[in-house]
Amino acid sequence: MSDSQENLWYKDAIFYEVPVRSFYDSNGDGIGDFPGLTQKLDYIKSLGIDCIWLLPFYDSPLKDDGYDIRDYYSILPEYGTLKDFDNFMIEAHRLGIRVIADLVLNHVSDQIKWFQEARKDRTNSKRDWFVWSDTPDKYEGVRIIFIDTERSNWTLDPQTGQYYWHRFFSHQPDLNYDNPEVRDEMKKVIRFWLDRGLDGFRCDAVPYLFEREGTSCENLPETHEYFREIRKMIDEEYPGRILLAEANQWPEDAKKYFGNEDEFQMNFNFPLMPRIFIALAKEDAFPVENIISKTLPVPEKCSWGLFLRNHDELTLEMVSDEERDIMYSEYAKVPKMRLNLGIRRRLAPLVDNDRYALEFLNALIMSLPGSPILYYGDEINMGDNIYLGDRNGVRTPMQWSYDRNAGFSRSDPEQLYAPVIINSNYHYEVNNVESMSRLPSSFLNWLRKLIITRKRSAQVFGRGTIEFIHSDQKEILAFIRAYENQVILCVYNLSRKPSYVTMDLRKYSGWHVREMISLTRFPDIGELPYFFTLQRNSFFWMSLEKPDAT
Ligand SMILES: OC[C@H]1O[C@H](O[C@H]2O[C@H](CO)[C@@H](O)[C@H](O)[C@H]2O)[C@H](O)[C@@H](O)[C@@H]1O
Ligand SMILES: [Ca+2]
Repeated sequence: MSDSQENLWYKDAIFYEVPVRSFYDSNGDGIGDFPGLTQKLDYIKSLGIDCIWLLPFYDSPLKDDGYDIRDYYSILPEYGTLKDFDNFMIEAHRLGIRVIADLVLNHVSDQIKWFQEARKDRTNSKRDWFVWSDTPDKYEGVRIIFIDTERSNWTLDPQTGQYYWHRFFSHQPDLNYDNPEVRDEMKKVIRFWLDRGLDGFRCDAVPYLFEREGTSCENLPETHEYFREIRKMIDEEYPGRILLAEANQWPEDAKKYFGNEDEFQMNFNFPLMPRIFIALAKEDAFPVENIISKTLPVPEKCSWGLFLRNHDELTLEMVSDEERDIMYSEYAKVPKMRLNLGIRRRLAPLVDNDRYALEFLNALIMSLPGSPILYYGDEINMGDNIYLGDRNGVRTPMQWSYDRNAGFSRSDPEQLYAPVIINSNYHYEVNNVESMSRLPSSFLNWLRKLIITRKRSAQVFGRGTIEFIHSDQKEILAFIRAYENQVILCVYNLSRKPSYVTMDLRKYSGWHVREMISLTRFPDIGELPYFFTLQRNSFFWMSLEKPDAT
């Protein structure tokens, strides 16, 4: 493979999101760590993962689970040392697994020495690293993101009598990107970690870097310009490393972060994610088809990150009121399940642990255009704990076995950073890697099979075109993926009841049809409409093979 082809690795990759804290505790203190994660790399490899996304592991007071960074150049001591990190990187790369890490550019912890300096007095040399105002009226009308905890984007610093700007928690002051020293410091941070071998970054909260009066202070041209600078630096100094944007925005704004192939290579498909759940709730393919049309095309070397859940609440900021109502009434029947404008639940509980729905949803994100990103524990249908505060209920210890603490740690159960899941429907004694690996019919083994199947055709799914096939059945979502000489037909039944569909596939008349997971041969396509019956919430991936092709 040529260098430029190899540098497009992310387009064919499957990603796995991992918090070091939650994965495996190697020293029995109740907290996951880098040596623990290193020990579990074989498992990640066995899932078929190409790239790990690490949540923030930097020194932090952990008031926002590490998204409040106190020192960008060191590792939180509980997680290990820089040497442990280096060792983890070596082992991951030895297994052929790439690693990207969270990069929090927009804001810092109020405990970082930069802010401690800045708030000493108004003339301090670090003062201008942050955004200050004499009144809380500046940038009026800019939305508040953490609406359950914050009343304003400004907080008064009593010592210096000015307000500082923060888009998230009040303990997370925003950096001032109008200051060139800040822009340079963040480039230094990027180089520091890329020099240690990281394959790129998941860039947190990218829309918010710059502020301008009279705007929403989101997606400003200056913000795009800064990311173009960073991209240029990476392309020149670290070719093949990637930037993945977390830009939770409406489709037209989200798409802009790909730039002209000169900003982010990847971008989470936030517009798609809630609409998948809406389509499932309404038993209607339209929300998915409609949003896919709105988010495509993307530049050739770019890719959407396709996900169902992550470490945050399932955010509903960028949907209509009607769509949000559907989501709340279907998926958050109890008030405690809600947080800010979202739903703080894991994937399996969202769909009542329905195996059909779980297979359906995972297959869908593996077959739409982009690169799938799985959240740790969702492969074993982990439950959640809505009685833990903030988003902690979806961040509980990984469940490895039916031993004490789900095999996550040898500590006393009381010492764990969070309790393991013992709800009877999701108990770790059943939902754990060891038990589910041993059971041939488990969801975990099914997912492994699906991933193997996807990897056999990674380029079609990751890079291919998509063409929707319409039918009279609103519950049927069908599309053709094609890349070079490979053609795949995907058919999904969104209904909770069995359904059927007939399709005009005359364009492929004479072609063979093979179900891709079992390799079962179906009748060849002819001149008559092609007919499928589908079980409730089920799907087919069909390889369409030209008769004379090898
Ligand atoms: O560092 C602050 C937060 O940054 C990310 O936040 C994103 O998640 C929010 C929901 O929790 C979402 O509403 C917002 O648009 C995003 O930028 C990060 O993923 C969070 O964990 C973190 O608290
Ligand atoms: Ca530990």
